[in-house]
Amino acid sequence: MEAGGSSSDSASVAGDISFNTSPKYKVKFTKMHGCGNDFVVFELDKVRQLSTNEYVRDWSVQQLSDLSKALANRKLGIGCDQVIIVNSKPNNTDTDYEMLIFNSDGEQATMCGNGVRCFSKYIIDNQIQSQTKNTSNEIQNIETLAGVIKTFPQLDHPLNTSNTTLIKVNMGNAMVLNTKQTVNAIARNEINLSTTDRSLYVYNIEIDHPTVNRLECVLVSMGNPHCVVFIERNQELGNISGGNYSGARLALMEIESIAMALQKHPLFADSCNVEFVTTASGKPNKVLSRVYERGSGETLACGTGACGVAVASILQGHCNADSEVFVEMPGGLLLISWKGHNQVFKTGPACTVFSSTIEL
Ligand SMILES: N[C@@H](CCC[C@H](N)C(=O)O)C(=O)O
Repeated sequence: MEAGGSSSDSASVAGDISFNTSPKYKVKFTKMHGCGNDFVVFELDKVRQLSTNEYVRDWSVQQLSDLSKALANRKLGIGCDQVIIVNSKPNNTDTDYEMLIFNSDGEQATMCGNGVRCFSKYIIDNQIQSQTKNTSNEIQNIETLAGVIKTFPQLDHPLNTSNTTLIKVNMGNAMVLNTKQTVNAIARNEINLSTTDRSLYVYNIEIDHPTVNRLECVLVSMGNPHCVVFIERNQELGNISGGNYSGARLALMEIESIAMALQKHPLFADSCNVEFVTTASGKPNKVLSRVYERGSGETLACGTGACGVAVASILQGHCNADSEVFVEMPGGLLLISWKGHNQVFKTGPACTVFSSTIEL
């Protein structure tokens, strides 16, 4: 069936992949999640073409996008926020593995913080041998479109269970957009936290929205773009007081329309992920956040987003760089460490839900 076509006994929502009739591929997959941000994980060289029963060897990005969109469909496929594809034969021979990421809308993403922890666990659990290097389980070098990410599985951690492994990740440098730069000139800037002028990082963004006209935002890239909105700093989002009330207000807020308006702003040529944050958690160095992701909508957590939130919270003086920042999202907690001039480290769980095979 052609893309976009439909008939009474099948539905095509992902390019040339039709549901219910004429499956093309047999995919062995594992359903995983990191703090409730859920993934379908499969190996690039383990998908069979049903017409020949051979493994598919040459994938185009469009084919992977179509397949990912079909797998991610929560009604007709398996359902997930992102599809993570494991390639154990990366072109870059300095790395061990390549991770490909597709959002549920089929768009390829550059980086996924929760996904890379699940990737790391998948490699260990399935004993996937890198074709380029002799790797240990202590450190994995994973190539992404945002650069090489290093993961450090905490295999002996007391919090691990049969399905859950704690993984620490070097997420690389944060890039923070300051108001004196143009978006195109965004650089991997080293920030001296003792002399930083907080206002340098605050963008006043006008949006096309029925009740909210302007938002103060901090723009951070973790290899993908994040727009961080502190709700107490934006009176247009409603009257916010401190303490528990802010957590409840964040939980109840309608974020979709505001996030979508921000995503359409010309500042974000490739859209963005939007994080809404309250700093009034009542606990030191802990913030609460909800995220509306590019290409997937609201998710229970976002790993790169948690890094962006922690960096923005430190830069705005809401958190302290001397110790870890706790970012609590509806699906769980991530621990983020950033010293201003250093790379961002993130620690959190990777969980396996089940493994199976699907034809579609
Ligand atoms: N959930 C992810 C981010 C996935 C990609 C994102 N939606 C984008 O398009 O940049 C995470 O945990 O970081």
